[in-house]
Amino acid sequence: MDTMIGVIGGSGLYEIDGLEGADWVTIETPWGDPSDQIMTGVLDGVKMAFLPRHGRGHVHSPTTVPYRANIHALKSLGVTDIVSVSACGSFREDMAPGDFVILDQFIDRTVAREKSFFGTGCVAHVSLAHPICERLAGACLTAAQEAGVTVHKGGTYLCMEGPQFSTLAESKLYREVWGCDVIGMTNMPEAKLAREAEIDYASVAMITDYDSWHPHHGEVDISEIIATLGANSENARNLIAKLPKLLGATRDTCPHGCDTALDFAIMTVPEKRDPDLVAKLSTIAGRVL
Ligand SMILES: CSC[C@H]1O[C@H](OP(=O)(O)O)[C@H](O)[C@@H]1O
Ligand SMILES: Nc1ncnc2[nH]cnc12
Repeated sequence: MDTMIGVIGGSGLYEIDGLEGADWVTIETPWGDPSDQIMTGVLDGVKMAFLPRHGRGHVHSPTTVPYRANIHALKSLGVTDIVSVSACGSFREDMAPGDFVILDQFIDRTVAREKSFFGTGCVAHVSLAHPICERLAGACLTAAQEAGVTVHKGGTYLCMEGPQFSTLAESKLYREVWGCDVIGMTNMPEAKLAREAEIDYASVAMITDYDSWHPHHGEVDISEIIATLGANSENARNLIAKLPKLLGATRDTCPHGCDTALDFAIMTVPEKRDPDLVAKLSTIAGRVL
């Protein structure tokens, strides 16, 4: 099968360069419009798609990012592997602003988002014990090392609803009691939806700040984040440029089952399925419906 790498760019990363035949394409989905047009092209012989999560000009808040439309749009283009890039606060002294963390776990504290393509009339339950594709995360780690970035392997991302930053009590809870490593506002439900869409997903956290817990750094503010975003996004671009050679133009089925997640997931018996929902699901779940 052909590889197609989908990059979802977070705060500070609204476009990438160097794609051959670069073209911004408009995709319509049954879940509404994606955050923006998607840039498609080829890098080192590998098909690529780039979507700015908040839209060019940073239009969508973490709550109003159209997560389902975004994942559907990438799936409809043939994306097999999603690399998410996100600005994050750090809960660890040794994960400093400017460092990257290749995530391996999430805690979802969001409360105001649509989190599934499925629902009444077609119920499905996918496994999410390991939300990150190990193979893809490994490629991101190598790409970051090759790009000369200080990178940490593994980390748990607390996804908060936002848009306000955490209170000091929340920051301490997530760090001291829950043992989280980084905090952001967008990787959930993105990772859940990618799993439902059977797309391998990995996430690169670009540290911008120490949230609010650090006794010597005071509370997080947006000017501190923006000051770090420029250098981070340059490093992210360099990381992305290394990925096609590491992943290759063709791929095998994911050995950990990321791209066969729907094999036994659908619970609703065929005769009870809602035909309208089944039609909406054809791009995401047509393989098993
Ligand atoms: C710019 S600070 C808060 C904002 O940045 C992160 O966005 P993303 O994950 O898309 O890089 C964070 O989640 C918030 O949305
Ligand atoms: N401290 C923080 N909390 C939530 N999202 C963030 N994005 C960047 N820094 C953040």
